[in-house]
Amino acid sequence: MKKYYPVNLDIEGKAAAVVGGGKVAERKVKGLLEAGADVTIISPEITEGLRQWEVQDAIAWRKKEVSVEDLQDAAIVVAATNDAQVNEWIASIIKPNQLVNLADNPEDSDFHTPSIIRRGGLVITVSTSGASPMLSRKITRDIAELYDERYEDYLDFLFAWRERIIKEVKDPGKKRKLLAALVEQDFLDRNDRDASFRILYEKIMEP
Ligand SMILES: C[C@@]1(CC(=O)O)c2cc3[nH]c(cc4nc(cc5[nH]c(cc(n2)[C@H]1CCC(=O)O)[C@@](C)(CC(=O)O)[C@@H]5CCC(=O)O)C(CC(=O)O)=C4CCC(=O)O)c(CCC(=O)O)c3CC(=O)O
Ligand SMILES: NC(=O)C1=CN([C@@H]2O[C@H](COP(=O)(O)OP(=O)(O)OC[C@H]3O[C@@H](n4cnc5c(N)ncnc54)[C@H](O)[C@@H]3O)[C@@H](O)[C@H]2O)C=CC1
Repeated sequence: MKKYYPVNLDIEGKAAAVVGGGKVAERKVKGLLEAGADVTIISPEITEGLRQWEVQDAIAWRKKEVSVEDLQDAAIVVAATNDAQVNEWIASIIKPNQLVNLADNPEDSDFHTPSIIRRGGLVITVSTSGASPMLSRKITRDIAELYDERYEDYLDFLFAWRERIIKEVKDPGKKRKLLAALVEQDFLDRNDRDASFRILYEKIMEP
């Protein structure tokens, strides 16, 4: 099996072309919109969900079969038609600096979309390198119970304090100690997180 390189891409404002307008295209568009991409759908027909986004101006729709010009300016291309030959043709005309995802062909895709859990800034993704998308979904559902909604504002708490520690604490030993103390579980469930961490902070910072 191939080894993939996992990253979290910033695609805000980047052009994404999604070819096909079925349920798979709709799922890929949802993920692209969540990340702020500039999405264009190319398909003679689209689902009701995609149509809603088009009406709201959240995506653009070219009501046609795909051709070369539709893909030229896209940083990311998703080929999600139900015609394997069309998807394969898309892979063959893509430029080396474009990234393509083929909904029916893991081997020839430049990237796969993992199964995702988002808790504010916490993003947990699972991939099976194409072996079993259903297993990815099962695993994220199991993990989702462990890393539940509480993590959303917990992440804000960690982010704010980490920024402050990095800015204010010059002593490397104290900095490490504070950053390690921050992630100790008991802050997750405390209502008085900030107040209790502040006490610890001041104690560690004592000369
Ligand atoms: C390689 C990859 C490329 C990509 O799409 O990026 C790919 C490829 C294919 N999927 C197929 C089928 C299904 N995919 C799903 C669901 C998901 N598929 C997703 C990702 C990926 N799917 C990438 C690998 C990720 C990995 O390895 O983990 C998820 C995780 C994320 C997402 O789609 O964004 C999302 C779950 C999201 C969630 O709920 O968390 C379901 C279930 C359903 O739809 O309910 C089925 C039907 C059941 C079955 O077939 O297993 C087929 C056969 C098509 C056919 O029959 O023709 C192919 C092609 C092939 O395998 O050749
Ligand atoms: N990667 C994944 O997660 C999954 C992938 N699949 C694969 O994804 C593909 C699409 O699945 P669905 O969305 O369920 O299919 P669908 O049949 O609902 O939608 C296909 C869409 O492609 C459009 N289309 C067909 N030819 C076109 C062309 N030449 N140019 C532009 N658009 C064109 C159709 O108008 C339709 O909107 C299938 O090939 C299936 O094998 C299926 C399930 C999950």
